[in-house]
Amino acid sequence: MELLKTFSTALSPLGIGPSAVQDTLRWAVIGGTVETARRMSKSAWNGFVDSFFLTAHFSQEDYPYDWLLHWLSKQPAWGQSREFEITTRSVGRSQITQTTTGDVDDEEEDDDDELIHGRRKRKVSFMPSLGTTHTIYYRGHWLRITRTKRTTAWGNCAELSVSVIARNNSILKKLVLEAKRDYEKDAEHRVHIFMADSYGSWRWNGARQKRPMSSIVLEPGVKDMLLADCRDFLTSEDWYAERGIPFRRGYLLHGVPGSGKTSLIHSLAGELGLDIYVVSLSSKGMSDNTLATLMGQVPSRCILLLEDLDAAFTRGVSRDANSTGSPTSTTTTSTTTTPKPTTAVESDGSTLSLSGLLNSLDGVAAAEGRLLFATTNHIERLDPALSRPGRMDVWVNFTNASKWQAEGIFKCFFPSKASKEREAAAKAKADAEARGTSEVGAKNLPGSKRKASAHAAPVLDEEELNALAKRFSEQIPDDEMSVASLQGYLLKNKTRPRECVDEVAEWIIKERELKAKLKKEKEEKEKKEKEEAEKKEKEEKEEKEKKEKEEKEAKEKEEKEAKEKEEKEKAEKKDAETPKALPSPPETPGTEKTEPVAESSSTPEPTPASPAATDSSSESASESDGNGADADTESVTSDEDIDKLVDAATTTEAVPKGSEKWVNVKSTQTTPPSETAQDA
Ligand SMILES: Nc1ncnc2c1ncn2[C@@H]1O[C@H](COP(=O)(O)OP(=O)(O)OP(=O)(O)O)[C@@H](O)[C@H]1O
Repeated sequence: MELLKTFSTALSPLGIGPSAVQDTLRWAVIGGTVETARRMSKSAWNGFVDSFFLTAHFSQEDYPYDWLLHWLSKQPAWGQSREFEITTRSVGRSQITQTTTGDVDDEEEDDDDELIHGRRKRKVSFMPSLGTTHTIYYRGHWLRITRTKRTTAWGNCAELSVSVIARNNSILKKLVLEAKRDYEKDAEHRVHIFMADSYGSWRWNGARQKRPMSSIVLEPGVKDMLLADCRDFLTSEDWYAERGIPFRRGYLLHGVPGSGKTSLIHSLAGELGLDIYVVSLSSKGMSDNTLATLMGQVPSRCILLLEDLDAAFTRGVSRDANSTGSPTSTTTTSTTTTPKPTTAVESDGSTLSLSGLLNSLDGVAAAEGRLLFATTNHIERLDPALSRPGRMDVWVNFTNASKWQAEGIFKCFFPSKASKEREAAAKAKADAEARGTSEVGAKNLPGSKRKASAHAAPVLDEEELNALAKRFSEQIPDDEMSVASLQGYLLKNKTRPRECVDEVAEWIIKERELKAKLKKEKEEKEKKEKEEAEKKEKEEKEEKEKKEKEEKEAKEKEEKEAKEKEEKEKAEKKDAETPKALPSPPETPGTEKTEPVAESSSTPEPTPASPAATDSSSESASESDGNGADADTESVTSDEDIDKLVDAATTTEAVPKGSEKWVNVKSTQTTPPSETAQDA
């Protein structure tokens, strides 16, 4: 109280009375108490939740998240959220999940397929906000569901957490299973595609509408053979196990571009209800290690697709450089190409090698039960080890369109009255099935909201369609146009079936001209590139030769200098070691041979100073010679030289006048100074 009084007195000059201060303090105390109570109750609640609730987390990166979100989208409580975000990205992994509390344009549902300025109208939806918690009653339990977001290395990742008060987790298991069943029922019309990334993970790449097998036009029997083979394989696990054969099957689809290889695989996946896992071997960062990791993660029942198999090995990786890998037969099963014994290219695992690929495909870690499909436009570039039976059991050759295929693709494009009726019956059936499921689920079923085709193609009767298709195919040359190019032409004329047939001959001429032009341009480009490459190569060669020549010259010069230096040193050394001698004079023809000094009485006797004189003469001789090497090899031939040498030899001891120069020289040469001294 005393303190309060003092405080009030201190504030009174500011016009603040004691009662105001008391009020303020009272409110501060009340506020603090309330906040403390709030915090305590919150932590108590969290403690209670932690100890009594079971909580399951579902990450956006994995399937169960989609299942649950799909299930939630059908729960009325989820739709009654009072805090939501408006999004156009409400479509889930399968593109069927409407993770919404409702669609903004529900009332305008009929306009869904309308295009505005060529773009499809975007669907706007409500979705419960992040961080909000919803309570949903499910099978006698209250579920608390919260949507959150967390940041990962790949970016933001949404998460769902479901908490429930229960003794064990069976209620959560039931929930997940129900959500899965529900989801798969609605997703059965789609094929999921997963792409390999360079980090060794599979990334979901979208879900495509199933493509009916009837839309793929291949020579009779090919589709049926493939479908039957795949079905047979998928049901023969025990048969393979009994015989100890790895439960794997490979299909090699090879042939010209645009002939339906990829389309057929997608169609088969839809028909068999399998997902597709695609690996692009030529992609950047693909290595033995990455591939091995990827193969270890492939689920047991799926289609593993290696696209453009040859492209991976244009980088020069091959077990056998001479291999052609040419098939012995086409459009056949179980070919008998035998691989040559080859040596695997060693790899440190940081690049992709053929042996690495082979190990990944049928090594220990490789998945069982998968259907391996590989496509290539250049079968001749494949190594036989890659395409041998056991790895590629079934080979199918795809060619350019035959007349039969042209007729088939024409019929696929233009509807007849009968096919329209069949379509309507199928639609009615799908709608009836959809009504059998929950109301909300029916809305999400593919096809249930589909409208009649917007383009106004005339409906032909069966007879006319057949006649047009026949006329069309007769004008198509066999094995010249790809099916993809025929499809392109038909697409351009999708509302004009009759005109399309009338104009096809003209189109073929144009196509041929275009092809010829492209071919010419390609050839010219290749020629130019070749010339440039040759020129560059020549320049590089010249440059290299020049460099080599310069290096050689420099080396020779160096060697010569070194040799000269060595010889000089040698000569100097020799001069220093050997007793100095003067070269003997040349014997001039007609000149009388001079007698040795020792035998001549007129020659003065050598004095004790002779050694000095000899030394001196040696020095002089060396000096006069210029260099040691020359001194060793050259002989003194002229009188002048001899004079010089004699002068040098007798610097201190004068040669008596009148005596022969030769005498002195001879005496120095023949009689060593020591001997001369002894004699003396
Ligand atoms: N036999 C076919 N039947 C039906 N459509 C086909 C056929 N061949 C090609 N098409 C059509 O042509 C397009 C290209 O086909 P696809 O991609 O399957 O060919 P591809 O052989 O895999 O070509 P690439 O070797 O270049 O990958 C697709 O839109 C497909 O609908």
